[in-house]
Amino acid sequence: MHKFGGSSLADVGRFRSACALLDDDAAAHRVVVASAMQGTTDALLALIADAHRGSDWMPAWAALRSRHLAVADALQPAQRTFASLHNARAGQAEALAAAETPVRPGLHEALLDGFDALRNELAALPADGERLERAATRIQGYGELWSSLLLQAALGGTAAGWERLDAREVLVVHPGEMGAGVDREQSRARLHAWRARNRGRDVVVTGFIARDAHGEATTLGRNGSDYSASIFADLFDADALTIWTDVDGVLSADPRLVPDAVCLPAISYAEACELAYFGARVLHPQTLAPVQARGIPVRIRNTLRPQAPGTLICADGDATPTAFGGGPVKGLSLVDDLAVLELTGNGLVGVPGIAERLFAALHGAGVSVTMISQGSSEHSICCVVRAGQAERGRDAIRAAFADAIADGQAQGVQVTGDICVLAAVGDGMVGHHGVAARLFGGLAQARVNVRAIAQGASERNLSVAIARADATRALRAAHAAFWLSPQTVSIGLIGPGNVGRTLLRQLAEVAPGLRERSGVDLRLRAIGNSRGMTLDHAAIAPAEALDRLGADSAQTLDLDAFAAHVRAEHLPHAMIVDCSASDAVAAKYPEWLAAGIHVVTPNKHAGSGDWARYAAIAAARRAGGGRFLYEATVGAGLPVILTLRNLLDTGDVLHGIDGMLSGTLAWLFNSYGCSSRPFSALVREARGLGYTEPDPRDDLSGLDVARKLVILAREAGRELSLDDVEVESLVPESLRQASLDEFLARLEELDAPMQARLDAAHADGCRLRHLARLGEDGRASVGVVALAADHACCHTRLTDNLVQFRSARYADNPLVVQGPGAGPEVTAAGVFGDVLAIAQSLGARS
Ligand SMILES: NC(=O)C1=CN([C@@H]2O[C@H](COP(=O)(O)OP(=O)(O)OC[C@H]3O[C@@H](n4cnc5c(N)ncnc54)[C@H](O)[C@@H]3O)[C@@H](O)[C@H]2O)C=CC1
Ligand SMILES: N[C@@H](CC=O)C(=O)O
Repeated sequence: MHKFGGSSLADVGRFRSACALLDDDAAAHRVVVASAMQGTTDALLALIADAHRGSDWMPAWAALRSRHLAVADALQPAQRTFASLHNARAGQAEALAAAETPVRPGLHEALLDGFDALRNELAALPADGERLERAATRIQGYGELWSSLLLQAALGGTAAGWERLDAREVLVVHPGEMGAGVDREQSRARLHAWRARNRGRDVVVTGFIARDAHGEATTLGRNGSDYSASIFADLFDADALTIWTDVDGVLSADPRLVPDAVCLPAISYAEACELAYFGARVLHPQTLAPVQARGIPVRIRNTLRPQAPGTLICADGDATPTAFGGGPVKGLSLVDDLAVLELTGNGLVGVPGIAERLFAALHGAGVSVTMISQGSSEHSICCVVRAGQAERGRDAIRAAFADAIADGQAQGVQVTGDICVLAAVGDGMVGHHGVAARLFGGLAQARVNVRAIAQGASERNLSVAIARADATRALRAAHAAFWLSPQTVSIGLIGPGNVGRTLLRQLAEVAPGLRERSGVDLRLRAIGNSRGMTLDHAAIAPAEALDRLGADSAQTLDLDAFAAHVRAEHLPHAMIVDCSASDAVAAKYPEWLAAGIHVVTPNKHAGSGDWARYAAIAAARRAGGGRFLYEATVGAGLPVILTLRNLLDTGDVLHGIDGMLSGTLAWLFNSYGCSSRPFSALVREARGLGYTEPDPRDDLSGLDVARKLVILAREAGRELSLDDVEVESLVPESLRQASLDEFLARLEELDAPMQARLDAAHADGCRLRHLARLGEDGRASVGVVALAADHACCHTRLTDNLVQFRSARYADNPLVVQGPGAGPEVTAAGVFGDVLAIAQSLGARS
């Protein structure tokens, strides 16, 4: 059994695709239920309305007819076109005679007959009453009559073994308060008789329409074609039902609101019913009862992507949820346009029959109740109803409790409009702890206030009423809470230069395995540099990020827009990794941290810059905003700040810090004098190797080392600023104000003074080293010194930093951290380490 929805029969291309899909089904007998072509039922309703109010409906009628006949023409090109046939019917025999191909007018005749009948019905539409209602019901069903004719023809008609069944011949239904009920026995008997008359192998059936007990045409209600398919699956004793539509299956949430919504491989009938009722519009709520009773499996599939497996709906659903696959929750749904009705009263407590009186009043007023909630105090009882019925409901409750309100026993009925109901649905929720915690945790993180809560004892559905304005945020937060790893981080990278580019490469190599290994799911969604930015709702592959940024010249970097994008509602955490050396970017950290965005950076400006900004960052961290890690600012990938923090956090008292804090200067002085190469050549090489700051004068002037010393001093609780550091610069006065290009062009001016210093040191049997020192007295200084050859700092290699912490515990012999202190690889690794430290701290979930 197959069913094609209107979107799957929208035009001739879709009809052909439907035929191809049916051809792929090797079953001995195929039955296909056809909905009306997309938009047809709406068009018919509009025609009824126009005809009823006396407006001119002919143009719309003609347009609808042309649309159907155009499909017929396209499906049967060998036939006379609609125009010639229509002219022939209009009496222009010569047009018919002029046609060269023989006329096989079955399909076109049937369509034209149908449209003539519709025109006659519209022209004679009764003004009101039962006759109008009956005519309107009849008219609504024309779309399925026409689409089934077209589908049968597209499939090759009776010649190819395809019969067409007008469901009004066999399907007998009666109206009920809960929708159309099927007279199964009569319908089976009528179908049996029909099959005896029609011996074709396969059948096209009209969806949506049926007959009532008096043989009058009726419908199964809006979107009733799914229900038709389910009923006929039962009547034809089908092995399986495939519902073809325009989505991949039943999704975990509305994909228009939740970009990360996933297609559910399998759900149970009960879950499907809950999701259908609560807004997952793939299925009509009533659809499943007939197939569920017979245990017939249903598969939802996409006509546009038939290779996708779709969603299987069966008795057991999918009992094996994958990691972060929603856990026991299968879907989230959102019902919009609701209102909360609340009856409050001191006199309600402990009085039997209050609920009965309230709901009887709503029943009497024809108000449907979506959700019910009452606190155990019994002081108030509330329910959620459709917004359009809220006032009617309130008046009915007021009338029912008029005596209690007059006596002051009930305080009255309050209506709160603009409400949505968000529901988490899943069989596995039964007896599973932590589902509510996850839902409410997600909502709390998104700062969504919950107005009312309901969970039935079946535990299959946990519903919350929330303000409409919070709906999308709430749905995204709830989806993230169930479907994403709690360590999913939306990342924005600023400054893909030497370090940032290397970080991208390291991410590309490592990140894919992280999710499986540890649940850490790093999603690069934004990248920006001084020239522009690229933002993507999906993750940007790190290996492609630079090309994407290069190709995306349209957007200049807007740090606010960048941060807003990174802080996506549908992802649990956000982080900005700043690999620039920009003070303007660092100026944004307090704001970002306060907004809950984590910041990781090797940029030293925030840690060593303006004290007020540093204090604002510290305040935002303390206030529980985002986390701020900047380990790579000192010693690149070495654990320098971490070591200092560990000393202090465990109660040690810092006496002082000294050592080599510049990788560039370490490399320069390790290399200088070992060959005849002048100092300037070595500086150029260090820059080429990515050791120096973007402007090497920051290294040579001692500013970079001073920054590091300030960062360490501040970590140790000292209010030190750059101005407090005594700095000896290696940059001659004449080059300090020059442009970077001019400075690089005149680098040789450094050579003579440096050679003189080197010669003097060597003459004393010493080596030149660049040292930083923070004394117990708070004095801070950086500069080049001549050290005896056996000094520890003279036994370093390449870019080695050597940091000595002298403390109460390490008084006699300092704690030493030593190793490479510059270069893109080790610095990016230090940054990556901070990113992981934050992501891993975000907490695993049961
Ligand atoms: N290279 C190294 O060994 C180490 C570097 N660092 C720090 O890492 C940072 C990056 O260093 P490198 O990658 O070597 O520098 P780089 O000059 O190669 O890269 C800097 C990047 O920042 C971007 N940028 C500059 N100004 C910007 C702005 N206003 N807004 C947005 N983007 C901007 C540039 O377009 C470039 O992509 C610096 O803060 C540096 O102090 C820290 C430790 C070691
Ligand atoms: N230019 C810096 C890089 C690390 O901070 C250095 O050489 O140490």
